[in-house]
Amino acid sequence: MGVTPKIAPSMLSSDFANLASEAKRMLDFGADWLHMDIMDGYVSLLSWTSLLKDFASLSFYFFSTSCFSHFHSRCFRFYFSCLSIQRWVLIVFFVFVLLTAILLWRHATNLQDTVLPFAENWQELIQKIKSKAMRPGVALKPGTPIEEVYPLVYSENPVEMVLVMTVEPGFGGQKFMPEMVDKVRVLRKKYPALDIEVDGGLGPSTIEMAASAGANCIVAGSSIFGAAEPESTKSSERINPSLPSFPPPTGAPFNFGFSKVNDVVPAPVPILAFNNLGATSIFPHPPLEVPPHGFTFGAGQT
Ligand SMILES: O=C(CO)[C@H](O)[C@H](O)COP(=O)(O)O
Repeated sequence: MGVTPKIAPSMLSSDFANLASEAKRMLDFGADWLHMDIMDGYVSLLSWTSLLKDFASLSFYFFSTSCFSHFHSRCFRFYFSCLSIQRWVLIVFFVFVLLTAILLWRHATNLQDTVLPFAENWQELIQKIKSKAMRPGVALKPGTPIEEVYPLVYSENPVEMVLVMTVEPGFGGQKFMPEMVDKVRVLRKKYPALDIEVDGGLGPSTIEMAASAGANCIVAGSSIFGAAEPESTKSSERINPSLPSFPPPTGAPFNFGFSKVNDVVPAPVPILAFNNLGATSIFPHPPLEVPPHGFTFGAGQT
């Protein structure tokens, strides 16, 4: 079955020092959504976030996303890879008021006892997400059988999207797991109208495989952000893998006044050679007008 997938660049692979301009660049390129991972290091593979656990997710990545709040909120999808997502629902709601986000959480069968509390009250959780004008979804880790998601899709209060992880969650740049495509195929056959997303290792050589199996949402990190000229993310231009290229970004990207190595238009403030004797301060200031004083160094007797 041919589907035209939506593309969601994974901001995990973006330049964190320029999150706002990276997000704008992707939206300008025609991205349908922006994919935001919030990881607590329990559900995902051990990665740098696991070292700082919840605090890293909360303090760094999550709040840095507040710089996106001037974009249209409908483009955001938050992807929680955390044990307890209940507590995040309200936070997302208040940080992005009137947001139409999709909340996804990863289904972690390998954590047994610790995950059980939230696995048991998933209906309540779906209700809570919907009551905050957001759309709930669920993600399957590679080791989770597809059958486990059926009760969540076929229920009175169903999830609205299933994300099939095509790598072990944790970090970008991993190799696509082709065996996960079967999950997509089975799911699409069973639920023709369901939003089915794939995430991990997606790029020009793998998108077609996932899309032809029935995935209609593609998350891609390194293949988009790592490209010299990110490929088109416009749905209408994405029917087959021979994707047209975008022109390079025009104009100066947002920055704090400093050029980046590949900037087409240099930023107004040149990068200074700080290790040169003659280097001046990066903070321009008028010459100090301090009259000369005489100083006596050392302790004197009084
Ligand atoms: O969920 C993720 C990591 O857990 C990322 O969104 C995903 O890996 C995308 O990165 P890439 O396209 O580079 O594989």
